[in-house]
Formats: sequence, C-alpha cells, structure tokens
Amino acid sequence: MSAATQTSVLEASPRGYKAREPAAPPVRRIVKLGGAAITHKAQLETLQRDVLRRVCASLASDGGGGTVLVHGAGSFGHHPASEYGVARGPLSDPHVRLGFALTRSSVTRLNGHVVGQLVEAGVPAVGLSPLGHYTTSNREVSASGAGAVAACLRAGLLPVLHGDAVLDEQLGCTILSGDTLVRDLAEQLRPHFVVFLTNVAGVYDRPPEEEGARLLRRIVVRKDGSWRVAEAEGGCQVDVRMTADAHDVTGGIALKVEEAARVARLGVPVLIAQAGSEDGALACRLGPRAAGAGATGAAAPEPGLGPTCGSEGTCSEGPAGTQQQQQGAEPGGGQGAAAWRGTLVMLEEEGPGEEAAGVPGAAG
Ligand SMILES: Nc1ncnc2c1ncn2[C@@H]1O[C@H](COP(=O)(O)OP(=O)(O)OP(=O)(O)O)[C@@H](O)[C@H]1O
Ligand SMILES: C=C(C)CCOP(=O)(O)O
Repeated sequence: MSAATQTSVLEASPRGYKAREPAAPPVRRIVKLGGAAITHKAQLETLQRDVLRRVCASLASDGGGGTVLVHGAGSFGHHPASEYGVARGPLSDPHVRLGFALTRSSVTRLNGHVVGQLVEAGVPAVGLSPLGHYTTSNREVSASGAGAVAACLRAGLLPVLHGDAVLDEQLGCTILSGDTLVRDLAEQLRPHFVVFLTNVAGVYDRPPEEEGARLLRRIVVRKDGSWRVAEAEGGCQVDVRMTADAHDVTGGIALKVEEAARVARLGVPVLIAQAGSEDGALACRLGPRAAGAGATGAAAPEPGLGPTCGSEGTCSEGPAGTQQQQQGAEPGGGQGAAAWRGTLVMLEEEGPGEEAAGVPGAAG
C-alpha cells in the first residue's frame, strides 16, 4: 500500500464517500543548490566539500521541515551529457544510451554526497531521482514527479532531487535541469519562497568575473512573464549579458533567470544568492524578508535597502532570458546600507496604471 493510500481521507460526494488524495503538505521553501557552487565545474567530479558542508549545516540548523532540495550537476553530469549528446537523444543510438547511463551514474554519485552530508548533519534526507518520476516532451515537463515529492514531505522526509537524464516522448531522452525541476515543483507545490544558491552573489549585468560587473538587486516580473531590473548596484542603467560554460548542457544562468521569472510570476518570491555565504543562509532561513521585502516579496523594501528605480521608465526591461536594453539611469540606486546581498525576483505589484496600460498575457 502506498503512502498516499495509507493517508488518504474520505470525502463526501453526491454518491456517498470516496477516497481522495491527501492535500500536499505546506511547503515552506524549495532550495536549488547549484552545481557550480558544490563542485569545481572545470574539474571532473570534484566536490567543493566546504561549501556543501556549510549549506547542509545551515539547512539543518534552521530546521529542514517543509523543505525540498534540488541540486544541479556541476562537474558531475554536464561533461558526459555534453560529450555523448544526451540532451538531443535518441536512445536508439548506442552511443547516446551509454552517455545517458554515464550521466546518471555521475549525477547520482553527487546526489549520494549531498544526501550523505545532510544525513550526517541530522536531517532525514532522501535522494529522489527524476528518472522514473518525470517525463518530458521535447524538453518540456509532460509528467511531473511532484506527487512523489509530496509523499516524502508527508512522511516527514526531506526529498533531495537533482538535474537528471530523463526519458523524452519526442527525443527519446534529454537533460532535465534542476532549475526547471524547481519551477515545476513550485507550480505544483506552491512553496512560500524559492532560493537558488550558486557560486556567485546573484545575477549581474555581465559575467561577474568581468571588470565593473554590477549586482542586480531586484528584478520584477510582469504578469506576461517579461521582467525588468528594478534595482541594481550603481544604478538601474543596465544592459544584462549572461554566458554559460562550453560544456554546460542546460543554459547556465540564463535558464536560471528564466525559470526564476516563471516562479515569481506565480506570486512565489525567488532569491538568488551565494551558496555557503551568510547571504545564502539568510535567504534560506528568511525568504524575501532577508532582502527587506514582505513575506510575499511584494511589499516595499525596508529602510536601508537603498533607493530603488522609479516607475517612470527608468529601469531596464525586456523579456526574460534576452538581452536587456538600457533606458535611463538612477545614480546611486541600491547603494544603501543593505545587509543582504543577492538578487530578489518578485512579481510586480499591480497598480492602476499597469491595468490601464493593459499588460498582455496575464496568467497565474
Ligand atoms: N550575468 C551573469 N550573472 C551571474 N552569473 C553569470 C552571468 N553570466 C555568466 N554567469 C556565470 O553563471 C554561473 C552560474 O550559473 P550556473 O548555471 O553555472 O550555476 P549553477 O546553477 O550553480 O550550476 P549547475 O547548472 O551546474 O547547477 C556563474 O559561475 C557565473 O560566472
Ligand atoms: C547534466 C545534468 C545531468 C543535469 C543538469 O542539471 P543542472 O546542473 O541543474 O542544469
């Protein structure tokens, strides 16, 4: 008998009583632990143990209840996936089939490390692979594994999923990124907030190793899914450029921003911060309140967060995942005494002006 059947409840219906699936338990947070943070991306299957240890200790110390953890692949998975063309399929090709197995073998090894570290810290964590629970169709999720995740949560366990090689109805197989998993789980489970932890402080206006890179402090997402930079270090005049490593098969930071925008569009605030740092730990513990926003992410920033960009066209804007165009400057934006450093992605508050402007494609 499955956990879902054991805990099912009886519900009145016009024809008597029937069993129904128990409601999904309240989910406090979904945390994505980036592969770039817990591995050395350029060195095959090499862990950043100190970062992994710090993140697990911090999750353990603020209570793992109502938490779903998803991790990326880093140097466990991206290399074989790229070498064997696993994202394109087909599985009828023996070369791709071997790559599929090698990719899974690698990423499940990393999952073992993450779960092992959490269990050592006293968290009842269990590894849950997307293969077998998730299916895609042309890389889009067609069958969600959220039910299995909810069953683990109901049982008091902390499910630990990972980006994976999965079966695809059109391509035979593909790679399902941890970032996309997070978005699907947010759609299905509606957590209070989502955190993406990675190896840099958040989303910058250009690759952060480039001179003069400026952290985007707040991105607001419109109901049509497009987004704009509402607050950035050094002002809002930004032209956002994102790059990914050559062997990255899932799109790097650009996919993360795209999926973060899709989560925020649901009304679920998203924080992007550095794994292993105090900012990352605060994001996981407090959600949007770490960034000085209200619990929904929609309230005005608290004093100390610094000036924000005005609503009269001074902020960069454009559809998620595309290059942003500069529209004006607000010198000093984001230079306040903010304690928290990271990127908050949240749904734009609907004002009378926006309604009048007729934001297209309003969706939930
Ligand atoms: N504009 C940008 N802002 C922030 N990071 C950027 C930008 N452009 C490129 N990057 C790079 O993106 C990387 C983070 O994205 P990536 O997808 O590799 O992270 P991850 O989710 O931690 O890893 P994985 O995909 O393996 O789980 C950083 O190492 C950073 O150097
Ligand atoms: C390469 C594999 C197996 C998964 C990729 O997941 P991501 O690192 O979260 O994008």
